[in-house]
Amino acid sequence: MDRTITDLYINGKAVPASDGGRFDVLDPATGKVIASVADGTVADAIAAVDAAAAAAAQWAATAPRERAETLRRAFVLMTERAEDLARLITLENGKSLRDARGEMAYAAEFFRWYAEEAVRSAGVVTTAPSGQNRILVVRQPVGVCVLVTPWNFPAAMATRKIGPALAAGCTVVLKPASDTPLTALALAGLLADAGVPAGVVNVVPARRSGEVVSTMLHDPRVRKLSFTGSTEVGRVLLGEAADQVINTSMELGGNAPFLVFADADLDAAVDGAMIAKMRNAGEACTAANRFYVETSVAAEFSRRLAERMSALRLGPGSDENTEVGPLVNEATVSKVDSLVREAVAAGATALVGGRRPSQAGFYYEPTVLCDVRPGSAILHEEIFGPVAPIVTFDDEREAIELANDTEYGLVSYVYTGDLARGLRVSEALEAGMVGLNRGLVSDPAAPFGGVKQSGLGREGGHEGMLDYLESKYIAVQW
Ligand SMILES: O=CCCCC(=O)O
Repeated sequence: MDRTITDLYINGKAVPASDGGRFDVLDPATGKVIASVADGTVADAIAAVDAAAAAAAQWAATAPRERAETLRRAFVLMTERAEDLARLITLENGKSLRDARGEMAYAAEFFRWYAEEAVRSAGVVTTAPSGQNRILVVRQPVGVCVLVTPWNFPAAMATRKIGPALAAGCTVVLKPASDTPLTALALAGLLADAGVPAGVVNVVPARRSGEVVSTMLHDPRVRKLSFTGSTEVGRVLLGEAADQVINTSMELGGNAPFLVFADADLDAAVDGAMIAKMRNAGEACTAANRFYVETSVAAEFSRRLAERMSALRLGPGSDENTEVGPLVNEATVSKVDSLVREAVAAGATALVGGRRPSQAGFYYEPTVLCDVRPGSAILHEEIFGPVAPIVTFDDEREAIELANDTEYGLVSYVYTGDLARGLRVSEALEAGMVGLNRGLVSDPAAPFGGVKQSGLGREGGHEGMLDYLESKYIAVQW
């Protein structure tokens, strides 16, 4: 990339904030300022909605094949620019280049998948049961969408929303996390290069995100909110969206259990645990948050996991040898640290890690805790860091009870050598997604989302585009 774009992106142009305000973005590896970004205001949010609303009719009327080909070009450009974009992600988010490259492949794939889906928004024609008329159902774009994305996957969470929105014929205003606005702004430029018309994609980074998003959700031209972030913020946004009865897709917090039965292949379970826990250094809503291991194999599983965790190389994300980068900011690393301290004070033992290293930056050592006490906050709150707490169980019923003992229901992981048990347990788990003998569920071709307080709606797969389409029923007499 020639330069880091530091302005807002509205109606196809980089523009400063209406009041000239800017905010700093920090390098998580050093805590130093790396960029100064235009700080979007309420007036900017309205200007972005103006642009999205003005572009809406024409984009909705663009032939599906043309929308598909535009997304396909975006996929090709993302693939060509993947290395530069991965470095930008590492710069602002801190994650290792390996994780950033993995994210880029994942992120680009949403454009390819939705390029393929754009031409498949089929409706329904059927005869009414009375035989008197036909029932015709057509799919139409929801309209202007507000997309609010988190800092942990600055590219993939944007493409997971922009891809289906554009495929469906919607226009969007994206509000990226203020820790990581640079990747989103770079994506806006890339989409313009791919041929996305002005106004179809607008990006408004803002420190005062509450006011900015609230303004958009109270603008009658906005018809959808798609949010990825914490359940706490999601509840507030759901309340705001309720004022105008806006369509919502909410991908909220998780507290993923990782179950290991005694009949599991332990090597595979440890491999899966490393992915489920350490992808993105644990900064993922899908991260395994609690490990429940059948008592007879718990010591061996813990020993092997601790061995693998202690071998991980912690360092600046930009170093090619780094396997675990710093966490995104001071608040995140201090929360991880206090959850670990509290668990240890209550009786848990750190088999490895358990502290912040002395170097500058937001680092936390890969950590395995055993003998974690049942009431510990670390088993109930999202850790969002490289810490694996282990608890034992004695039978299948207890494992399911422990796993479901949470208000969250995003993803669960199960390792067993018995397929019948695996399917039985998968069905009993209160989760929108299950990794059965697999530590990674995220896939652009699959419906991603949670039950309970982990969210509403699905992103990815065929269902992901339906979230951006309204079904219109036409009763036809002939
Ligand atoms: O934190 C949650 C973002 C989604 C992660 C994923 O898609 O795997």
